[in-house]
Amino acid sequence: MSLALPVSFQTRMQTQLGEAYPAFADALAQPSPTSIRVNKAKLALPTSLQPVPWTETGFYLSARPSFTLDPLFHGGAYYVQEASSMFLEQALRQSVDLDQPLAVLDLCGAPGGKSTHIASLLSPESLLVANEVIKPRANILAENIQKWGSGNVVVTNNDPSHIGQLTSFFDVLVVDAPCSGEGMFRKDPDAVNEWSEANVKLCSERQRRILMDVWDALKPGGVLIYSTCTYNREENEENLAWLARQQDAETITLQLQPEWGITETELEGMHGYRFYPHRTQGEGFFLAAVRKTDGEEARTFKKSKRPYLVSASKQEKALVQDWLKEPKAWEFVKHKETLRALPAAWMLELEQLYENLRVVYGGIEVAEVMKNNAKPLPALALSQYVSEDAFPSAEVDFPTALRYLHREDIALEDSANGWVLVQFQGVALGWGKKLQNRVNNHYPKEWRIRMSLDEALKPENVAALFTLGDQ
Ligand SMILES: C[S@@+](CC[C@H](N)C(=O)[O-])C[C@H]1O[C@@H](n2cnc3c(N)ncnc32)[C@H](O)[C@@H]1O
Repeated sequence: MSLALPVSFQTRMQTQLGEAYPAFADALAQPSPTSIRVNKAKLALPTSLQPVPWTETGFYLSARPSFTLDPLFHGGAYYVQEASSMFLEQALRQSVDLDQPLAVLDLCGAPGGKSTHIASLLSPESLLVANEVIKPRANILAENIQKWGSGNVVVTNNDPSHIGQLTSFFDVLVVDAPCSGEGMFRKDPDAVNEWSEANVKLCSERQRRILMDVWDALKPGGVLIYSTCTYNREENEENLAWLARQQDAETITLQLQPEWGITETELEGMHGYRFYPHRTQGEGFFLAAVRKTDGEEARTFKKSKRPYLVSASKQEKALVQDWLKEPKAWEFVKHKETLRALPAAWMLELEQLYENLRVVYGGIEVAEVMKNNAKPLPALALSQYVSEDAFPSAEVDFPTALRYLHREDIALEDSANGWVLVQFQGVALGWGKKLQNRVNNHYPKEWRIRMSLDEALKPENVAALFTLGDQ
């Protein structure tokens, strides 16, 4: 495949790369590598796949399978993510103490690659706010967060300027900024058509605005991780140098292994890390870790006299609290009929978030409660905290798992009547409710597999389908 690259993009890259330009252009004509990141809380790491070297849980696949037809993908056992962007793990590991309870914001979060990665790296005592400004994209982010199953994440749908009003709230800000997408050219040829000099300028200005809007939300001493998937200097080094001229900021130098092939760059004392496809097995990417060296001290939050979050009653709590592992770690709150578990240690901060931001999803949606009757919700089934003692589970085979995810009727012969956790290879997919002669399929309509399964499930085709569990 050869890409028709805009002439002025070629000229820019020739100037930037010099002798290395032909190797770069050749790499763009190669297929994009496929990689995944495993959810260690749900699945053992595969032993037969080539690891992505800068992360513990990333792996390359030799071909791109149909992920839609792998039940483990729907169960949140892994996320399909571009390899270079997993370098975020190094930036976090090397710039903050991940064993401490941290408040982290992922500002440009959808569809959720970095948010799910951050959620896996943080300690369970931490809080992640995964934000996305575009509403339909915020809903996709919320779906991916629910499937990943961490309980300490809140998904919001706000403009960066709203979040900036939470002065000195966060220990870490991740800004994976909207950009001109040069690094995605071979993965997404549409990005080539959208590229122009004018768009590079527009993106750079927007990134500066985003950084300014959200800067106040970072505590002094806190870390901003800034990344883009583009090569030009305007959106990368020049923005960092500009930031350091506006604010008290310095970059953190990250340790690299030479064999990773990552290029360190520097402008006005600010360091950044570049990924080029002719040097690394991944797409174009840029990242820098910036420390805020001064600013307003963090606020302490007081308990509100009229809290926005309403605690569930004792009776309501009693219905569901055994459904979660570590019930004491959670505060149960109720809004309309939905009962959710929020991390108890963060209730004062969560009160602020719910009062001031548009929260799309938070904690674990445990149950719908009506008249002393609790119905478990899909997010509980997919949560890493669902108590295996509270519900019977039924392991289903590959075709049955796909039929369940397609929202077809399935049979669960050996299960007793009542709520059953439907599992594939030990990974929960959702709820079934066993009645005398049938099983009601409670997989959410909006998450179901939409494509027809007829062809895929023909006996001669099924064996060739991919599931990560076999790797
Ligand atoms: C590079 S993508 C984020 C990808 C995501 N971090 C991941 O790893 O899956 C940038 C995101 O920024 C959002 N965005 C667009 N304009 C924005 C703005 N003005 N402020 C904040 N975010 C914006 C886009 O909707 C998009 O979801």
